[in-house]
Amino acid sequence: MMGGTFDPIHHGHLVAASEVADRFALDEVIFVPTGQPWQKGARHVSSPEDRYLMTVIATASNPRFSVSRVDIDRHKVTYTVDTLRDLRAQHPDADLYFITGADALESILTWQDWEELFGLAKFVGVSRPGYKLHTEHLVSHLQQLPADAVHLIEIPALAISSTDCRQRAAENRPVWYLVPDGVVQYISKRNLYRASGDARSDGAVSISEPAPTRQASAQPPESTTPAEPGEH
Ligand SMILES: Nc1ncnc2c1ncn2[C@@H]1O[C@H](COP(=O)(O)OP(=O)(O)OP(=O)(O)O)[C@@H](O)[C@H]1O
Ligand SMILES: O=C(O)c1ccc[n+]([C@@H]2O[C@H](COP(=O)([O-])O)[C@@H](O)[C@H]2O)c1
Repeated sequence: MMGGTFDPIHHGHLVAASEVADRFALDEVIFVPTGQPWQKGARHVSSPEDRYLMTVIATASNPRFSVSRVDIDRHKVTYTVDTLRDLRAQHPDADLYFITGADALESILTWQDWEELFGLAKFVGVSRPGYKLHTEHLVSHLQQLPADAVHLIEIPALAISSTDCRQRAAENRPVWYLVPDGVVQYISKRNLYRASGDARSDGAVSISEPAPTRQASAQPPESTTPAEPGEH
């Protein structure tokens, strides 16, 4: 499984999931959008339903990818220990792997009940541009765990972050090819990441990101061809 805020989901997430599925011969990767992430600082997070739908859109074409609502439907602050317990209950016979990027892995020792996590699933930490996979602090802690509790693997480097995608959408710069086409269209349709957006009627609150300079930039729904990169 791969947990994330996915605001929005991007190709860095999808490549990480695909690579880990291949390396560990996983039958399935379940993407689990967070309900209420507690370590995302004070920034605005889009509504769980928007993040869930973008995750569904991004993963729909892959028969081995699916999306779980366990964290969203819990209606509480999201802790991975709860995610793993819920998924363990739903898949009692499965070997669970939790996929996480190097940045999230760096902070894993601050997660709720972190000592319990490694008994509930194996963890796979993937490389991410700008973050060290083997920090001294982490490695010294991980050494105390069973040998196969955490695997650290290098994956193709994609310097994409949701933060940059949001910033781009807010400034009417392109997110084409950083996120799947359907997600580009969804961001535009729902007017996400824009201070003056109308997508705020669902519990999401105001944002502290730059105000938009122009209107949304995706192709109209009837178009089948994404615009050229230079246009958006
Ligand atoms: N480009 C990437 N390469 C590898 N792993 C990634 C990449 N982007 C995100 N991840 C990992 O995916 C998981 C979910 O990430 P998240 O939804 O927070 O995306 P993000 O791009 O880090 O978001 P934000 O910029 O809003 O903090 C985390 O474990 C994170 O480390
Ligand atoms: O369990 C925790 O305390 C905890 C704290 C921070 C992040 N996580 C999980 O780490 C995953 C990536 O989180 P994020 O916030 O980087 O998108 C996601 O599944 C979160 O639920 C979990």
